[in-house]
Amino acid sequence: MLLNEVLNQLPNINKCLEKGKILIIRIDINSPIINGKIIDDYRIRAHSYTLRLASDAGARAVVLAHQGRPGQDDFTSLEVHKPYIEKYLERPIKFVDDIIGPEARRQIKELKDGEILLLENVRMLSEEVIEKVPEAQAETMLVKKLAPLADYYVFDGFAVAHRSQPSVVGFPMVMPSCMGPVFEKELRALSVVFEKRGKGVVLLAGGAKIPDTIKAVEQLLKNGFVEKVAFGGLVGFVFAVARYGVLNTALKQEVEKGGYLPYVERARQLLSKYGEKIEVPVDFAINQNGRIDVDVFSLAQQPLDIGKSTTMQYKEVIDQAEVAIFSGPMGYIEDERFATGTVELLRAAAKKKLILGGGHTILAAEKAGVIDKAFHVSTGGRAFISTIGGEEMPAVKALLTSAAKFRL
Ligand SMILES: Nc1ncnc2c1ncn2[C@@H]1O[C@H](COP(=O)(O)OP(=O)(O)O)[C@@H](O)[C@H]1O
Ligand SMILES: O=C(OP(=O)(O)O)[C@H](O)COP(=O)(O)O
Repeated sequence: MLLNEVLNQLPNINKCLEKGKILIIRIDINSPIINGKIIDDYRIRAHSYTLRLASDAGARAVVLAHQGRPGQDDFTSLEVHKPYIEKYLERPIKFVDDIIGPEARRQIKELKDGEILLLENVRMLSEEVIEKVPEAQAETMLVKKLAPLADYYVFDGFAVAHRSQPSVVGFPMVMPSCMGPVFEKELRALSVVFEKRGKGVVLLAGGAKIPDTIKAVEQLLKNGFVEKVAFGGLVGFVFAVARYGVLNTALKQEVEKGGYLPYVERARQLLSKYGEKIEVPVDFAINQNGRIDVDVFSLAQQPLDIGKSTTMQYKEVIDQAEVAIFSGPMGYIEDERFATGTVELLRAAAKKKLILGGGHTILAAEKAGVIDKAFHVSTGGRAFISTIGGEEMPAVKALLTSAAKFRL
């Protein structure tokens, strides 16, 4: 279904904003975190607007969100996010270190009009990270315990719309649901990109989420929605191994370390099918008492950025384009020395119609000073490129089912 049609069929937040009603609002405030500290709060700022709408209408908001993935360094409590939300809302909110237990449920029942209750990181529930069809997610403890306490479900977490997880697709099956303003704005921006049908569109694909990125790129190339893809970041390692063979042990080790060797074969297939449309790094930067650049065949340690020659090559690709989509940084942007490739390419892309998305990509764009020059800053990274690629988002599908079932 076309995005415009989707937008026409889904109720927007105004249908759910009623004084005294309890709303479960799923947002995505997953943010770059170092040593427990949030280093970019763009997503929190964006979703604070949604929470303000609910609070101003006198609704009682129960907020569901995640941070990181279990086992990763940035998997933290959402207590860290609370002061940021309060800063943007200019009012206090409540936080409970519980999700579905008696304390969380007691606090939900005691909410007063206009109050906002942030629940603990929903991925602390093991069932949340298992993807299943919406009907199965409606049977999870999360949905069974919380849905009976609320009147409406609001889905606003565009960045997590590509996950068929309980907090995303479970609630719409059992209660009237609507889309939040961040999600709606993203869908509107996506329909503009769709109109280009790939003409003059290049994608700069980096970052650490290899499976999601490869899956999205497969779709984008298959459906002709991009003319070129230039790879960097960890996904760039996979494509470099695929293009140049496995002679280079440092690169192969990096890919192996993350368990991504099976993706080398998928990268090879893409290269053999769409070789002329795919750009792969020819050099990388490493840390040897500072940044030095080495060509791909001389690499003997972990690469931390794309090298200067690659950056030049990718700039030429951007120069030929009309629209540049940036998803995932080219290197280890948390260290200034290795943010160069990403920053330079973002600046080149900002001369075009730049669309960027993803928590770390937004952070890099802020470093590069191009946030205000972008045509669209998406709160979502892979969710954005997957949708452009033509994939139907599980969140969209679940909301459509809900709209047909509950007719708000
Ligand atoms: N060459 C590299 N070495 C180490 N880390 C890298 C490299 N390239 C990218 N990264 C890391 O990838 C992470 C961002 O990836 P990802 O979460 O996919 O991006 P986004 O949040 O923009 O979607 C950052 O922490 C960044 O440091
Ligand atoms: O940051 C996110 O996605 P992104 O890195 O593609 O922008 C979302 O919060 C989804 O997180 P996930 O990829 O751990 O499911």
